[in-house]
Amino acid sequence: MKATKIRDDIYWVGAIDWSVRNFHGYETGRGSTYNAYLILDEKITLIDATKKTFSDEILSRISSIIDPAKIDYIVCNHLEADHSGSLDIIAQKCPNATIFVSQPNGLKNIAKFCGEHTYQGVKAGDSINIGKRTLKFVPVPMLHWPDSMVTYCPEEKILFSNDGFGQHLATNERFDDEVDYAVLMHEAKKYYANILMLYGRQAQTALKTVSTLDIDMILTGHGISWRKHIKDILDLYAKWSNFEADEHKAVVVFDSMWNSTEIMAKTITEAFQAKGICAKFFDLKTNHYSDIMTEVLDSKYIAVGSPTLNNGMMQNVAAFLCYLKGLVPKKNDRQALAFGSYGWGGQSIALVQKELEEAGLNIFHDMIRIANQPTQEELDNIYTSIIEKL
Ligand SMILES: Cc1cc2nc3c(=O)[nH]c(=O)nc-3n(C[C@H](O)[C@H](O)[C@H](O)COP(=O)(O)O)c2cc1C
Repeated sequence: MKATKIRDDIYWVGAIDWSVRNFHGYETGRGSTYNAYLILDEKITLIDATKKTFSDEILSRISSIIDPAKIDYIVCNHLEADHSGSLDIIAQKCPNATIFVSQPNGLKNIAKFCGEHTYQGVKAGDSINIGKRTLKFVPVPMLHWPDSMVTYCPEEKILFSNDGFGQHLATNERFDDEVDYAVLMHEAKKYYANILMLYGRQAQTALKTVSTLDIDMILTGHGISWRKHIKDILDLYAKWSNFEADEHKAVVVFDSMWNSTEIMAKTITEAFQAKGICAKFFDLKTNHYSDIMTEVLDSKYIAVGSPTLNNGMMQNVAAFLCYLKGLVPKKNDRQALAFGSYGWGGQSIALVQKELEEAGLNIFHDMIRIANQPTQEELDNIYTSIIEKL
């Protein structure tokens, strides 16, 4: 397999995972890539690696340019299996290479990935000279692990951003001006929503540092890299990390056994629409929660419905709320509503509301509970009552 030239003496040597559809619960409908970069300078440097199952692919791309044994330095921006899984196999090919990781968190864990090897911990402000180029290390803790850092090369004006600004998108193209802009931006948003949403404060700190750098290219750890739309993605990260909501967007999420909760969901959606709020309708039987989170990211309103099943809520709704609670920043101005149908006890609706409150969302309307199939009069009441509250 061949390397892709990025610039003179800088190559993409990563791997394309066309078939991956699940990334720790995040549904990756368009696959992904694990991006790694090789810089040919006085010190031959590899930046990041791939999942272990792609060890052959990265080694073969490196070998299309140089003998891997010639690698002097390896920069490991983040110790997660998708970027570092192949490190031990690569390190065996270049036993004299020094591996640079963040200090203290990268250094603490690197041996678990690579065993015995030469490691050097780096902190904020540290840099290494690799010949004509310098590599400066910028820690970005909790974006999205404690060890995460990015690496900046001032001579090339390149930021190696690892998980920041990435997307799960498998393509043979490497840059933002080579792919469909709408697809790219959708996947960038989905990635931010599902991986970084809860770390908005840390993202804002990182963005402040990044804004001081002169950048021509952002070479990401996943998917497409940025050279044309850098300002667009930086502006969007600024907005997303501030957890800014669009007052004209809502999501209505539910599961339903016999359609009663579904009919309520449709009525609630229509009430939003009547107030000029674009409401997206998500049946959890047919929509993955990682897609729903993409819409939650910038929606002011979220309505969640579940019928009562065995004294509780439906299992899909519980899974969604668990995911939502983990990702949504605890302090936020989002407005929420719980609803659902029941047969006798009707416990599910209060349980949904409790989860929404624990997620830090504000309840803008009393929970809506309907026994059995809703009548037209009950649906009309729901419609009118929601409109009054919006
Ligand atoms: C397997 C099963 C278990 C149920 N358990 C409860 C329950 O514990 N408490 C309750 O109030 N209703 C229970 N129900 C009744 C449903 O909540 C009720 O039929 C409701 O209207 C279904 O709403 P849906 O049409 O949105 O699925 C149960 C229904 C089924 C099929």
